[in-house]
Amino acid sequence: MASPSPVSEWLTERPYTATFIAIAMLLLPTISLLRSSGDKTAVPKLPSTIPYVTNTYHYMTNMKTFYERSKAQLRKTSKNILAWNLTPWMKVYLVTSPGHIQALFRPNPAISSDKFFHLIYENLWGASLADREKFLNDNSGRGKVPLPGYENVLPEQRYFAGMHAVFHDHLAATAKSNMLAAIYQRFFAEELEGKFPLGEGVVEGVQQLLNVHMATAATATLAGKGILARWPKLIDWLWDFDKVAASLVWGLPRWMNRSALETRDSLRHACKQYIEEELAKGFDLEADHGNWEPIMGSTFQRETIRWMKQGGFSTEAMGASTMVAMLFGTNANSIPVTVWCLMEVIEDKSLLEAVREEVNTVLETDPDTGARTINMQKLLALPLLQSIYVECIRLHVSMNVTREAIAPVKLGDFTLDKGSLIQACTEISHLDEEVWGDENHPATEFWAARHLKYVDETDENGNVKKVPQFSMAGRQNDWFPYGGGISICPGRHFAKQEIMLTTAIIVARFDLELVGWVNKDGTPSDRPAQNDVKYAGAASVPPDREMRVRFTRRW
Ligand code: HEM
Repeated sequence: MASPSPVSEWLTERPYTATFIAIAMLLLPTISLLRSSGDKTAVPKLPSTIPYVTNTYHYMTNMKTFYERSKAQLRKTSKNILAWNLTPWMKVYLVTSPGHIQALFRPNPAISSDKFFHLIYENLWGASLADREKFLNDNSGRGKVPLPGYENVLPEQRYFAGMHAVFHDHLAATAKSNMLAAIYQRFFAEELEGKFPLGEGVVEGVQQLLNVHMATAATATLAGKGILARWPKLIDWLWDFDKVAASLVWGLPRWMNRSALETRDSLRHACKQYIEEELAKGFDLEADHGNWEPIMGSTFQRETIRWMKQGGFSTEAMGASTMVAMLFGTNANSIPVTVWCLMEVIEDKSLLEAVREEVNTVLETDPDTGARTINMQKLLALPLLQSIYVECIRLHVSMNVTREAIAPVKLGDFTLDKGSLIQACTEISHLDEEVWGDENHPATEFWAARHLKYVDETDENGNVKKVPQFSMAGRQNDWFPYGGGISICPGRHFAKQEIMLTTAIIVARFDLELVGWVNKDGTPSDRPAQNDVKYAGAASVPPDREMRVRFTRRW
């Protein structure tokens, strides 16, 4: 999920509200003093010029500044933890060391990921109260065995566990993810063949290309081709939603965020209408449709909808929470990372050649048709491409993985208050110089070989040579772009396959010539792309510049 924040523009246009906020700013220090006098926590605090205002304002409008200030305070206190208040009633702990972060992901009845789900389900996906109540009333956890104290909850009312089982069995499971990747490979090839005539150079932006064609192939893979035919502008609507999504997370009232909510609601309406129409036409969710069919797409989508129908959810929830969440979750996260992988590879000619050489070793030709495809299992084991994938995710996923302390939580020397939020922030851990830095390659820099080590290999003639091996030894716990524990992203395997496949297919099938960098309005840029800071904290961060490339399809 990703989007720029509209709050500062919004305040300038609304002088009365701005005045109200100014008065609140004057009053809140007094409340703060009253509250802090009773606060015995030893956790260092993130200072706030205006208590309860400055940090919240930065968090909601300028996450980059919030991170910079947090990093400076973490360095000063050397405690790997900070406390601050999102509202006078809501404390947030920001935790950094691998020990703290892994403790968040271990099973612990005092820690829950439900609150963040409720927040997103209501505000981002716009689910109705009747649909939300099913989850709100279920505190029995996502595991097969209910959490202590909830052993008597009826199996059909264990909504979190039911959802988790569908996600696990039909998306996260290796066989299902491999199947999705194979379908995606076919559809993405169709997209490229439709767009690029063989042997003819076509100049196109990398981001533009993937935003249209990777999104179309991934959407068709997961949700079927029917919805793309029914709503030919669906992909544009998804990207419109991407621009406003982060401003929706905290649930500002409609009068404060009208146009963002309208953008969300049109997308929800389109998905809901499609599902209603297809069910009314008689689509049988109980029938065996195989791994993929055009109307409802993958077993992942069909089984999720079937589970919701059995559980009494509305068709709006099926459209809103299943299709929108799934299509947005996959496209808005996997595509920006793939764009970065391609930009890095295309910009460096020797890297491009090295990746092409590597990818050529995993191409397979069908003896009957002559069609060339990529062997997925071999592709996933390529050391250089894996290193590039990890490096692009490390640098371009910016996400606060969030948990709630439903009882006091012991974390190292600290006890975190019941009712607080606990966040692990990728942008702090993934850029830690002590973990990722190299004397010639600081952690902030893209370095394709950062996750390679060279080992001796003896060939059949007994000659020993150094070969690269992918390695994250000692660093796995500092890399958590997909979250962790039982609510870890179930789409992580498919995301990795999509990202590596797309990069590999373009490198293998095209001659790629960098034409130049341009601004969003198409004018020449005097520098290459950087992270678009407006998307900091919103998961995958797209580049703020476009790379124009001459693509010449070779096969
Ligand atoms: C680079 C790509 C992606 C990134 C960085 C990403 C990241 C995340 C993160 C951080 C979470 C929360 C995990 C937690 O709380 O511990 C999450 C949840 C989720 N993701 Fe992803 N994701 C990606 C791709 C995908 C794809 C491709 C899909 C589906 C096809 C997907 C589906 C989901 C779902 C359904 C959840 C909610 C799981 C639950 O609540 O149990 N994600 N993702």
